Amino acid sequence: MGEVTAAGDGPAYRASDWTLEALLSAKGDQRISIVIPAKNEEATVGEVAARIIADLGGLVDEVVVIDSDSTDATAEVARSAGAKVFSAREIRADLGSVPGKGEALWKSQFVTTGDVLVFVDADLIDWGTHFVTGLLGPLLTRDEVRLVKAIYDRPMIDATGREEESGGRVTELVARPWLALHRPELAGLVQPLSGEWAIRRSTFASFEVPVGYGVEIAAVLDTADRFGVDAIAQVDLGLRTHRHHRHDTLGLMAVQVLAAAERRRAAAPGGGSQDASVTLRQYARGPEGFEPRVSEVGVGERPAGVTVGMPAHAERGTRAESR
Ligand SMILES: O=c1ccn([C@@H]2O[C@H](COP(=O)(O)OP(=O)(O)O[C@H]3O[C@H](CO)[C@@H](O)[C@H](O)[C@H]3O)[C@@H](O)[C@H]2O)c(=O)[nH]1
Ligand SMILES: O=C(O)[C@H](O)COP(=O)(O)O
Repeated sequence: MGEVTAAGDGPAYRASDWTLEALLSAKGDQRISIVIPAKNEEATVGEVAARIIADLGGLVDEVVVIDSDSTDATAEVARSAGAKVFSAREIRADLGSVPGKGEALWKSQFVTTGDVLVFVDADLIDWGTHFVTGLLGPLLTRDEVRLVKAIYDRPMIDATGREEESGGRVTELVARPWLALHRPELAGLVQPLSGEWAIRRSTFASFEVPVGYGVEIAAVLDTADRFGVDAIAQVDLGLRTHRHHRHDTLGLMAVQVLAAAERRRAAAPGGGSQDASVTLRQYARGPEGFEPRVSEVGVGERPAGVTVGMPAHAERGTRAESR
C-alpha cells in the first residue's frame, strides 16, 4: 500500500489494497452510511443502490438515497431496490429547501446514522462496488485521514458509444487551473471534483456546505485548511463512466465550483446565505444573431450541520470531531 497525500507525492491507494474481511475487522463498531444523491436518475439509481446492498450488505449499515426534487420515478425505483429514500425537501423542513446536489448531501446528515459517510453519484454506468470498499479503506485504517477522494479514468462516451477525448471538463478547465493558481499544494489531487468520496460524519458536520456543485471543492479545501493536506487520501478505482452534461449546464456547474473555491480564498461574495446566486449569461445563435440566456446560479452555502442540531442518533459521530 502506497503512502499518499493529496499532494500526490506517492502512489494512490488502490481498492484492492483491502479485502472485505480486513475492512469488516477495521470497522469495529463504527456505522457506515452510503448516501446517493439523485435528481431524475430513474435509469441508474436502482442498479447503483441494489448492487451495493447485494455485495456489501455485511459492511454497510444503510444505503440512503436523497431524492433531490426528482420529477421522474427515482424515489420509487430506489425504494424497490432496497434503499431508504428521503426527499431532500422534506428533511428538516424547518431549515427550508434550496435546489442542488450540495443541499442533498447536507440534508443527508440529518437522516443518516453512520459515523462514516460514503457519497456515491446515482448516474454511474461503469463502476463497481469496489468504489465503496476502496473509499472506506483509508478512513477505516488510518486515524489521520478525514476525506477520501475517488480517482479514476473517466472517458467520455458519445451517444453512439464512441469514446471521445477524456471527460472531466470542469475539472480540467476550472478546478485544476484554480488549484494551480491558488493552492498548489493541492495540485496532486487527481480528481478534485470526483463525486464519490468518503468522509467522517464529524468532519462533514463541521463544514459549511455549498448547496450546488461546489460541495466537492469545498470539502477538499476545508479538509486541507482544517486538518492539513495529509488528511486527504486518494484511491484509484480504475474506470468510471457516467451521464454527461452539455457545455451550457457545465457552465453553471463551473460557476458553483468557482464560487465555493473563491469564497474559501477570501471572504468573497456569493456564499453566506443559502439563497445567494450569481447571474450567468450564455449565448447561442438564434434567428436574430446571438441571443443571451440568463441563469441565476445558486451559490449559497448551508451552515455547519452541528450548528443547527444533529438528530440524537447522529450525536456519537459528531462528538467524535475532536479526534
Ligand atoms: O440538483 C441536483 C443535481 C445533481 N444531483 C445528483 O448529484 C449527482 C452528480 O450530479 P451530476 O449532474 O451527474 O454531476 P457530474 O456532471 O457528474 O459532475 C461531477 O462534478 C461535480 C462537481 O464537483 C460533482 O458534484 C459530481 O458528483 C461529479 O460527478 C447525481 O447523482 C445527480 O443526480 C442532485 O442530487 N441534485
Ligand atoms: O467533473 C467534471 O469535470 C464534470 O463533471 C464534467 O465531466 P465530463 O466532462 O466528463 O462530463
